[in-house]
Amino acid sequence: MAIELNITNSAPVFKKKNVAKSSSNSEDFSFKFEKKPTIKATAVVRRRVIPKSKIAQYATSKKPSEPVKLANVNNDDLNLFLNVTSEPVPLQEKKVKLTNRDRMKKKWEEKAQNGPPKPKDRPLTQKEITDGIKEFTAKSKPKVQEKRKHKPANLFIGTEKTEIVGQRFVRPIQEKVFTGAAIDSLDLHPHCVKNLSDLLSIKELTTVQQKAIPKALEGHDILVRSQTGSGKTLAYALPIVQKLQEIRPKLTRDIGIVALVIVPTRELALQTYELFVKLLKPFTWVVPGIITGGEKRKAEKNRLRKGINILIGTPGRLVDHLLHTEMFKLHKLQFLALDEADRLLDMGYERDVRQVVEAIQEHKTKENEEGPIQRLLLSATLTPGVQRLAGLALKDPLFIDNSEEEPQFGPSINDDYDKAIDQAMDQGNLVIPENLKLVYTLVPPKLRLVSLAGVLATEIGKKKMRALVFMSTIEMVNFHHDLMNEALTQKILDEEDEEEESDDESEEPLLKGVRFFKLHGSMTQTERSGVFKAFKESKCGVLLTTDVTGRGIDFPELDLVIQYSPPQKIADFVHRVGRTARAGKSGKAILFLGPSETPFVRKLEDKRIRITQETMESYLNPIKENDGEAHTVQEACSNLQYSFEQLMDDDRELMNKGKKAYVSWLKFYSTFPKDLKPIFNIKAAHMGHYAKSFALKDQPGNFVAKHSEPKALPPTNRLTYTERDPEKLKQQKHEKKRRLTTMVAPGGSRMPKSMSKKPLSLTTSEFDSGLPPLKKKRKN
Ligand SMILES: Nc1ncnc2c1ncn2[C@@H]1O[C@H](COP(=O)(O)OP(=O)(O)OP(=O)(O)O)[C@@H](O)[C@H]1O
Repeated sequence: MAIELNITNSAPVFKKKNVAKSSSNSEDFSFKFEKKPTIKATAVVRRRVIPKSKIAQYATSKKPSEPVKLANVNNDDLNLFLNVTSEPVPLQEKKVKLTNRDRMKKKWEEKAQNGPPKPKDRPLTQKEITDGIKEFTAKSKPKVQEKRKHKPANLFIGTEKTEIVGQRFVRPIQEKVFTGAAIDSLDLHPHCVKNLSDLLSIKELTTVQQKAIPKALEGHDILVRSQTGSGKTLAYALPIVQKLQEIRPKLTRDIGIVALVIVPTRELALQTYELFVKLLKPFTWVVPGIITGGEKRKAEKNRLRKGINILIGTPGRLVDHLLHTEMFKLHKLQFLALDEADRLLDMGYERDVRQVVEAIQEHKTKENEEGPIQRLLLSATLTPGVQRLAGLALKDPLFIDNSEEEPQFGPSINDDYDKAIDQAMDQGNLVIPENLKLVYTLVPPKLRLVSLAGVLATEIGKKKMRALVFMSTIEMVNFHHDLMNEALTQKILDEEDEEEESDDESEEPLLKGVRFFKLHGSMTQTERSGVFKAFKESKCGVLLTTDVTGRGIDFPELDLVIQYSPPQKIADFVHRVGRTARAGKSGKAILFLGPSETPFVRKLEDKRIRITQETMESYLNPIKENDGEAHTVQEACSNLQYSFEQLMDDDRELMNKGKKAYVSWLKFYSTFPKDLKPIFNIKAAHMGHYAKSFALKDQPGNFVAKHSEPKALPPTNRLTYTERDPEKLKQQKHEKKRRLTTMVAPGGSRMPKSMSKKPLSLTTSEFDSGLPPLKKKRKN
């Protein structure tokens, strides 16, 4: 924030000796004017507007001739006052003698400029203060047009023309969400049925629940594949709850863990834990618990010591406790559920899951526990990895596929497991919910940023709804969050401001009333949980996020998903769009593609995903409507782009964030897997045009090297490539080293080095165990 005080007919004389420091965060200083000055204040507000209370405090200057005293001013505000644009008058100028004629002339000039002189020696009236504040506040929110120093260049010059691509005939794979069967048609405890109805308003079974729950209650191991939002969580949680509450004598805490649920992310773990808490309401003697990292090891140990019967956790932290927590025993385990199985693999957890599975058997053998373990594995997409994981974790499983492709596949629930899996894999079952409208829009790189603003304004600006925007890197999320918050929304500084409605239409921000949130793996667990909750509760919000929320997360009533960065795998596309249109509800998902990336649409169609085109132009109208001066949409978009760039010019921090985001995007864009590389081809991308989409005017060559530190890591096919901040990397390296020295192979020997190496595509900072590294033991 800076305020420029333009003093036109007088100049301040600073009294240096009066400048005194009163305390560390408040300073007093004084200056006086030779005569009554005319001060024009222009505020350039970046981070916040000065609270009105503070302005009122400044405005209590009594007499123009008296030194203006600024008490209790913090450093920011002091800087602001020192930003006086006029030069102090050299002291000797004071001695220049004025003739009477000069004096008279000056007096008349002053009178003409300032109107009749105000009576001397009187404090400002309340009205004068209020008027002053009004004028000051109005100037502190300059209109975009006022800020423009010259006419912005036409953003559309040099952009490729977007074409209408046309659509291929696609017959999507269908999956019915609901069957019409009532919950009480299952063999569940009546309290459980009532609880589902009372707490979750669930009365009817989804198809996957109807197929899977009876088989799970019979005790089978099952592999379930069913579309996003079809209720897979209850498909494994209900049988577990039902069976555990049946145990007699009743379960107690000291029995320890009888059911273990492994999920890939902390958010999903928390969501699953909350569901179990609700399901166990009538069965209070069964205790659920969660360990996910992001919390101190000691607190988790204490919880484990107290006793947990159903434990939900992320693999990294589970393995950590397996290795270092004595009371983490799995010999009483009866159920093992692996949710979002393919994501577990994507994130490099195969080795961790394998370790847990092997440890269960070891613990049982050691304690002479014979009881069987029932394993349940669930995923919305079936990949070779899932098949591998199923082979590792399941015994004689049933494959439950929810699609309606039975004539080609054989029965959905089958005994000929391998054949059915192979068929399903050949078909590449990627199912999109029936009520989900999929669209893509072709946007030239230069226009990406304004188009994102346009899409948000079109889709949620006027309605009250919530949207999720997927970006490829943490840096992109951070930058866009700050930029959009600053440029497109109403800055809410204090409660008064929130209540006050601007009477000047042209000052309305493009996304008035919309709140921006961000969520990624470099945020602390407390921040993540806070944002997660606040976004879920918000009425009109946009959550900018990485793939950390791409799978399993259930945002109730989410209306829109925008993929601003393309997914690096088609399965990820399916999971991302599946955050909306859940449990039979409707939703929309928009994919941003560059004109040269159009072949990706064909890739989706090859997988029987039907997606239609919407032109970029159809999203840009609100930008023109919001711009009081532009005559055309192109002009309005150019103005908006210009205002983004101005904001960057005025705010160095934001500029740096933009450059970092651009560099992170470069890394992401150069790491697409082989099959998609020809489509998302870094060599064909126009670097300068992409830089524009980060509101950068500079040539990328001028800043890429500087912002590429630390040195880029070797390319991987991971989705969240730059989710590696140097600090966390260091910690991970440390952690890995420690693990390797403590890891012991089943036979008792040290694990061979080659075995303990993780593939490059694995382990990202946001998905680690979250634990601080163990302290090294001192050598004696
Ligand atoms: N029988 C039901 N009736 C109504 N709503 C249900 C039913 N079962 C589950 N739901 C709701 O549907 C939503 C999605 O459920 P869930 O998260 O289990 O889906 P999922 O299949 O695991 O999705 P994903 O693959 O994305 O993880 C949740 O809000 C859940 O409460």
